[in-house]
Amino acid sequence: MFTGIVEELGTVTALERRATSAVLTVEGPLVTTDARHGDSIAVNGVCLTVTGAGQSRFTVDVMNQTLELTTLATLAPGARVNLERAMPVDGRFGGHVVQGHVDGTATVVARQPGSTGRW
Ligand SMILES: Cc1nc2c(=O)[nH]c(=O)nc-2n(C[C@H](O)[C@H](O)[C@H](O)CO)c1C
Repeated sequence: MFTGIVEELGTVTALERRATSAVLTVEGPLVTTDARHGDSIAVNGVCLTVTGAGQSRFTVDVMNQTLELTTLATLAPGARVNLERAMPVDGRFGGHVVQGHVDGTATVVARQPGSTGRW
């Protein structure tokens, strides 16, 4: 479970395609400080399971269904991604309840600068 509050901007270091999945490696110094195999990290809002972590990087296996329902397949080395660790049970609910189970993708049709910068 996540809150939707991004903790840091990570950098994709590799996306290796396999027959029915892909192995994604991301550099994220903050989210890897306590990351272990089996932990959940949201990458661009997509809940993924850490398969390995160390030296400020973590790796996840991205299944075909996830590749089809999200924009993760478009990532390339150097791409910046939003990262968030799963919410700790004793953590403050600063955002919303976010599962990280993405339903699908949409296309941005317009983007205008806001006048106040508030939300
Ligand atoms: C916990 C978790 N881990 C993974 C994972 O390691 N690899 C993967 O491909 N998918 C995982 N998922 C499911 C995805 O979050 C889900 O497929 C996408 O959000 C699209 O609905 C989940 C929920």
